[in-house]
Amino acid sequence: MNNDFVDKEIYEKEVIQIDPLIQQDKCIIEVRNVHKTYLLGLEGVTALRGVSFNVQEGEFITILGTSGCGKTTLLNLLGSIDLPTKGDVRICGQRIRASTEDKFLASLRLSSLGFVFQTFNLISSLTALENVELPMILKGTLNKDQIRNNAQQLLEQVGLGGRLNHYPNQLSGGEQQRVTIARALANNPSILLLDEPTGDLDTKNSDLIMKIIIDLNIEKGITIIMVTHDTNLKNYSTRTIRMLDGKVANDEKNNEDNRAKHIDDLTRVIKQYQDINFGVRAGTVEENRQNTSKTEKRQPKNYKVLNHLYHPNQQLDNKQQLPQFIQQYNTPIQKSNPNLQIQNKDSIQE
Ligand SMILES: Nc1ncnc2c1ncn2[C@@H]1O[C@H](COP(=O)(O)OP(=O)(O)OP(=O)(O)O)[C@@H](O)[C@H]1O
Repeated sequence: MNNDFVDKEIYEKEVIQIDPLIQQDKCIIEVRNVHKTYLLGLEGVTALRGVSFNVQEGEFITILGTSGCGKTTLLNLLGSIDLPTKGDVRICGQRIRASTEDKFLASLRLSSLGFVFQTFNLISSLTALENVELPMILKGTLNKDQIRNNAQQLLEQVGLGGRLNHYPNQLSGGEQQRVTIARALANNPSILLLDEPTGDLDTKNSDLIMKIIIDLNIEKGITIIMVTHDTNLKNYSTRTIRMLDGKVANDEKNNEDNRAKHIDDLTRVIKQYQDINFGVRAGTVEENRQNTSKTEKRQPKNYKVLNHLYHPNQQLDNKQQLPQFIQQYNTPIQKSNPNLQIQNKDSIQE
C-alpha cells in the first residue's frame, strides 16, 4: 500500500470487546453496537439500532430481511462506503469511524474489498477488459502488461474470454454481472460484498453467478457477505443473518450437509445448461418477468458509477477523464464526507 494513504489509525491498538468463543486471529470483520441514522430534512431516519457480530475469514454470510430493515446500510458500513453514526466497525484489523479520512477508506476498499451490486455499475465507455483493468490501474502497483494479463485471466475465469473487447451494452445482463465480479476480484480482495447480485437476472444467469461466488468462497477462501431477498440463496452460504428493524433478529450457522447438497444440485443444473448451449444467455424480458416469483421485487439503488472504489462524489463517466481522474486519485486531496455533516450523534434513537 502506498504510504501516503496509511492512516495513523492503523497503528492504534484500541481494545474492543471480542466474543470469547470466536478466534480473534481469524476475525476479518468486527461490528460492535453499530448505529446508523440518516438525516432526512430535519428528521433522523434510524436504519441500524445496535448491530453486533463478527465475521470469520472464509465465511459465506447471507443477510436476509424485509425491505427497509437496514441490509444495504449494513453492507455499506462493512464495505466502508459509509460510516457508522455510533459504534465500531473493524475491517481487516482497521478501525473505521466517523473521523477516518476518505483517502484511507478508498485505499482500503481498493486493496481489500470487492463490491458487486444489483445494478452492474460498469463504465459504459470502457470495454469489459478495460473495466476490469481499472481497479488495478488505480491501485498502481502493477505495470501495464501485468494489468492486461490479470484482467484477461479474470475474465476467462468467469467464462468471458470471448468477450474481452465488448462494451457493456454489447453484453447480456448475466455477462455484465460476470464482468463486475471479475472487476471486484482485480486486486485480490479478502472480502467480497454483494448486494442482490442476482436481483436483475433470470434463473439461469442467477445460477451461474451463484456458482462463481460459491467457487470463490470454497476454492479461493474469499470471505463472502451477500445481501439478498431470495431466501433460497441462503442454502449456498455457511451462515445466515436475519435483520429486522435495524437489528440482527437471528444469526445462525447453516447445516453443512444441506449446503453441500444444494451446491451439488446447482453444479448439475449448470452442467445441463452448458450441455444444451455453451455459455448462458441472458433471459428475454418475458422470461425475466416470469422468473420474478422467486425474488421479491426491489427498486434498484441509484449508485453512482463506481463510487464505491473512489472518493465520495467522484464521478468517472468516460474514457477521456481517466488520466485526469487517476492523477486526482493520486493527489492527496481531503474531501469532506457529506455523511459526517448530516449525522447528529445526539439524535440516535435507541
Ligand atoms: N441515504 C438515505 N437517507 C435517508 N434514509 C435512508 C438512506 N438510505 C437508507 N435510508 C433508510 O434507512 C432504512 C434502511 O434502508 P436500507 O436501504 O438499508 O434497507 P434494506 O433492508 O437494504 O432495504 P431494501 O431491501 O429495500 O433494499 C430505510 O428506512 C431507508 O428508507
